[in-house]
Formats: sequence, structure tokens, C-alpha cells
Amino acid sequence: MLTIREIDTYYGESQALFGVSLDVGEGEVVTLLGRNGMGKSTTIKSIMNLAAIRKGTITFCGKEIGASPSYCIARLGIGLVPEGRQIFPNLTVRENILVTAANHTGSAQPYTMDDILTIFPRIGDRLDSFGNQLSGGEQQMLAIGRALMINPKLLVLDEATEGLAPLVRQEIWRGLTILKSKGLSILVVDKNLGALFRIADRHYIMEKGKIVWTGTNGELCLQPELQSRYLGV
Ligand SMILES: Nc1ncnc2c1ncn2[C@@H]1O[C@H](COP(=O)(O)OP(=O)(O)OP(=O)(O)O)[C@@H](O)[C@H]1O
Repeated sequence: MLTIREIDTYYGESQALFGVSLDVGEGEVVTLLGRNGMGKSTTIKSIMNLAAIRKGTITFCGKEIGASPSYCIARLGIGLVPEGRQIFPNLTVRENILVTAANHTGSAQPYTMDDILTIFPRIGDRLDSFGNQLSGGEQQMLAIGRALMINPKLLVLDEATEGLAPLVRQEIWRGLTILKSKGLSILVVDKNLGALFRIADRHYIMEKGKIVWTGTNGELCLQPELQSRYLGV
């Protein structure tokens, strides 16, 4: 579904990614792991063309998207939950959910507000609150709900549960597990290995702008030395 081949991404003259290749298959949950500053967010920004690649290719559902504007990439079916969530502070929860709603991907069963509230019941109690009145966890659930309303084929989350309380994290992982069971493909950045081990199919580990290891969930679970070397756990 998503195929990244040998991409180099720069910020000005400073190279951040070096020949990164990555795949996400239909219905797969894939993680991007690594310590701070290793290039995970830059990889996600490259997918959405929020950071321009200078070499390599990015293909989504058979279409080369490397040079497409971000909104076109979203319309093709990549729903982004960005780091920092970026929900609209002056819109209500209801408005935040509805503002992006569209079925450009031609889904047979497009997401409705009720679907979002079934996955994240907590935000159902806050429908008339403004975005800036929500807790971090509620904002994250809202950001995921908003991304789902474009009916994505692939959901991309940068720091899915960073800085959130344990209970709220659990609710987010439960929601993502529901989405996986419905067959949604997910690419997720997070540091919460325990939760990732329960949901992920495959992992990529990044160091200094390169992919240094990739393998299945079972393989990573069995290699604590990899976890301590690259992830500091
Ligand atoms: N806007 C930017 N301008 C210049 N350099 C940047 C910019 N954003 C990131 N970088 C650099 O690119 C490299 C990769 O950063 P990136 O944010 O992709 O890492 P990360 O693995 O997502 O880390 P974190 O978990 O801290 O977000 C780092 O050296 C970082 O300093």
C-alpha cells in the first residue's frame, strides 16, 4: 500500500534522512522506532510532502506521491495525526470532527460521527466544548477522529500517546486496536513498546536518519539487546 524507496530528505542544506525505505501493507500495523531526533517525524513529514524529498520515491496505492501537495495526499487516503495534534482550538469538538469529513477514497461505509464516538466514547461527553478546553488525551482522540473522517486507507500517527496519562493511553491503544481489527493500515510512531508489541505486525528502527533494523513483532520482542541499543529501554 505504502512503499518508500531510498528517500533523502533535507532541511535546507542539512540532510535528515539517508536512503530510507519502508513498506506498509494492506491491514498492517507498522511502527517507526528510535530515540529522539533520529528521523521518525521527518519520515512522516516526507510521506505527506511536508518535508521535500530530494531523492527516492514514495508510492501510495500504486501512485507516486512524492511531489503531490499534502492535501492531495490526504485525499488519496492517508490520514495524518500530527505531533502536537493541531486540532482547531476555536472550533467545538463536533466541528473539529466534521470540518474534514469527506469520502474522497470512495469508502463503502464512510465514517460517521457516531463511529468516532463508539471508538472514543470519552469525547462524546465533550461535543460542545472547544478544542482548547480539552485535555491532551481528549485532543489526541479528537485528532484521530478527525483523521478518520477523511476515510483514510492508511492512518499515520506521530507520537500516538506521548505525554498522556496511562488510562488515556490505554483508551487510545484500544481505539487503534479496534481500527486494526477493521482492517485499517496504520503507521505509528510511539515510545510505548509494551503497547506497540500488542498491536504491531512489523517494526522499523531509525538511527541518525537511517533505517538500521527492520523485522517482525515477534523478532523484536525476542531481542532485548536491540531494544536497549537503539531504543534505550
Ligand atoms: N524543521 C527542522 N529544521 C531543521 N532540522 C530539523 C527540523 N526538524 C527536524 N530536524 C532535524 O532532523 C533530524 C531528525 O529529526 P526528527 O524530528 O525527524 O526526529 P524524530 O526521530 O522524530 O525525533 P523526536 O522523537 O524528537 O520527534 C534531527 O537532527 C533534527 O534536529
